[in-house]
Amino acid sequence: MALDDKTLDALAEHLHACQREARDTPKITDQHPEMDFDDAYAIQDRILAAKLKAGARIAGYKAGLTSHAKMKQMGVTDPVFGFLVDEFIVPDGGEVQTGELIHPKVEPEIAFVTRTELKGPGCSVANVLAASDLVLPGIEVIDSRYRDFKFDLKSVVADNTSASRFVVGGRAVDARSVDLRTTGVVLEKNGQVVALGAGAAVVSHPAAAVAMLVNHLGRRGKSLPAGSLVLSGGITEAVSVQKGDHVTLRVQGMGSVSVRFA
Ligand SMILES: O=C(O)C/C=C/C(=O)C(=O)O
Repeated sequence: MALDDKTLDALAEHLHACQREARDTPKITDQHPEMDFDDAYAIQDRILAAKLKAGARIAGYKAGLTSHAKMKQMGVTDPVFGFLVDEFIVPDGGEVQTGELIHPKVEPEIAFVTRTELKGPGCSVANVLAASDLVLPGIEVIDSRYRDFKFDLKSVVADNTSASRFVVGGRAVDARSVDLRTTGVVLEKNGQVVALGAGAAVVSHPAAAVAMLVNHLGRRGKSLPAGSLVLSGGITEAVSVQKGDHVTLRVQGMGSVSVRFA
């Protein structure tokens, strides 16, 4: 670790305040270029601890920057991992209060619900599929706290990988009954198709992103608990949204999920 506890506390409080107050900030590595990945995840942990202390409960986990489209869009090279809490949940067909966010974007994702605990290292696609109950469509709303979505990997990890809201719904299916690599997704904004792709865009198989998350947790002495919801990462580039927009995600064989920006 390159940063001391006092600096980690201050950076976590700063990013958490930016999220709560919907205000942006320059990326934190501008002031702390020596920050390493252990520091970045320690800052993310501190934000989660503050939320839990304030009464939040964990709603799941997420992988991000798992597709080449997203890596290219954001100018980064590796996936990142974050947490979801109950304040991020939006019901299927529900509303996001756009004024509570800075510059939201939406991403089409495959969500997993696990049945048994998963532990790394060595977690594989087969392990994830064997441990998963269901997969279903999910729209993640990301909202980087960094000005103009300009960040490096360490900064975005500290910022809980831009997590802000998510909605899952449609028709959940058995994770082993579909080939998630060839599962097509169509993202619509205000009735127009704005992005489309297939599951293999996410590190060749969405379950591989979940395995990467599990192996990441394993390196940190943690596991993925049974019954976890996991967003496996945006299949396409993220699409900007504003107040008044209505977004629908259609996933082959799994129906659709939608959200409105009020
Ligand atoms: O693009 C960002 O702001 C970081 C988060 C990315 C994802 O959540 C993703 O690619 O799915």
